[in-house]
Amino acid sequence: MTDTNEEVRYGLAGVLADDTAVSKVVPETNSLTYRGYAVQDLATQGRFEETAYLIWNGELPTKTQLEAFEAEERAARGLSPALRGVIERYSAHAHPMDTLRTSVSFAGQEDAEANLGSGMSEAGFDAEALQRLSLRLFANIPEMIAADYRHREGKPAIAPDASLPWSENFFHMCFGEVPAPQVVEAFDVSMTLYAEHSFNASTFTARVIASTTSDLYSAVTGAIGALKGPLHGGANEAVMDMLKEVGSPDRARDWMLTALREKRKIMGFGHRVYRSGDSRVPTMTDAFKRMVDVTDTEEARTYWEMSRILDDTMVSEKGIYPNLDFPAGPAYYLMGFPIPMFTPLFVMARITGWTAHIVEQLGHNKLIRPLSHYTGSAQRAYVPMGDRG
Ligand SMILES: CC(=O)SCCNC(=O)CCNC(=O)[C@H](O)C(C)(C)COP(=O)(O)OP(=O)(O)OC[C@H]1O[C@@H](n2cnc3c(N)ncnc32)[C@H](O)[C@@H]1OP(=O)(O)O
Ligand SMILES: O=C([O-])CC(=O)C(=O)O
Repeated sequence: MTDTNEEVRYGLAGVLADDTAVSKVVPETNSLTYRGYAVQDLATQGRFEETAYLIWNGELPTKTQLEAFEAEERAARGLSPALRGVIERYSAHAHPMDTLRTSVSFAGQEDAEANLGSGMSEAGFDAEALQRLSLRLFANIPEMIAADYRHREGKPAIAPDASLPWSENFFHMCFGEVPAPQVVEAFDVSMTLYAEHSFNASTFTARVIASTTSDLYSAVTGAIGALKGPLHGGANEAVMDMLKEVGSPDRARDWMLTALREKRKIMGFGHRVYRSGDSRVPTMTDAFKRMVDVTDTEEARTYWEMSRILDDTMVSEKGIYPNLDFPAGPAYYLMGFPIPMFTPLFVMARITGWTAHIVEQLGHNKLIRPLSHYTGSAQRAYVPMGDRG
């Protein structure tokens, strides 16, 4: 049967598509765990590198394991001269998610091991090879984003610094300096919170591509395309655009009431799985508040106050709660990143979750191919060209 008359679950809402041991979202208790650990504990008590190790290996690293992992990540940094040249030729009007998608795809065709671990290689599934590819992307996506940012700014790229940890190195490659520890810490918190979220649209995209036993770079390139949309990762940019449109705290409540009356989608609110609040929001809101305090400007306080009023109004009027993108957008703005760069920052973190899911998918693969409910014309006779009116 290619088509079915069974009930269609639009958007696959509520459909259980596969098993996973990577993370667990429990909407009833607003909880999220990575490999069994509460995301709030990981975000506030450890560095993002520990979370990356955990997501990929299933266990928290010992001190020695973490040191070895960090050394491997630092050794894997550095784009090829060819890719650096490609980034310098990107068009100035391209969205940074489009250029990042291209950079990842370009890196894939350069990587001699790109097809290892997939159905394209004779050896077939190879978790270790997939892990090497994942680490390469984790180590190099930050430079792809930073070099593209500097190119847009008309500034020369800054090479990675192997003496710096992952987040610090990213700031260094973007701005030529490492900001105050509180800023790096808030960024690191956002990375852990963004790292993984079960079968969200971009992860599911990666799994669909992997399920054909295609290669890891193809799956990640597709996932970047899925994350870009404002209903998913692109919402963190849209939230900041919204705050700018609102303009001031005294306009915030009326702005929201008008937008709701006009049936506008309010960016940074709502979630397919969480119905009474996103588990990650309180931790990210604290990080946003710390950014407001560190920045200590009138503008920063304005964004904070507006966000409080928009949140209260949306919850009281519609009972719809903010999602992670709501506090993350303005926090990134206060860190000095331009708005179109926010979703690429999400990619920097989510590369860990995506690749863990690709390995999991390929490890017990079943081609993902659902059915559809056909609503087109009934079968009819072919009409030769000369007989068509
Ligand atoms: C990291 C992430 O990817 S988190 C998600 C980021 N995306 C956003 O912030 C974009 C804004 N939010 C949305 O568009 C949605 O809430 C989604 C796409 C996230 C979830 O969508 P769904 O699960 O399909 O919920 P759906 O769109 O059916 O919403 C149910 C009801 O709530 C309303 N609703 C949900 N979210 C919003 C919103 N942000 N603004 C206004 N109304 C909303 C819908 O209009 C709908 O109302 P109706 O029943 O009267 O038609
Ligand atoms: O789970 C989802 O649908 C979206 C989300 O919050 C994420 O990917 O972090």
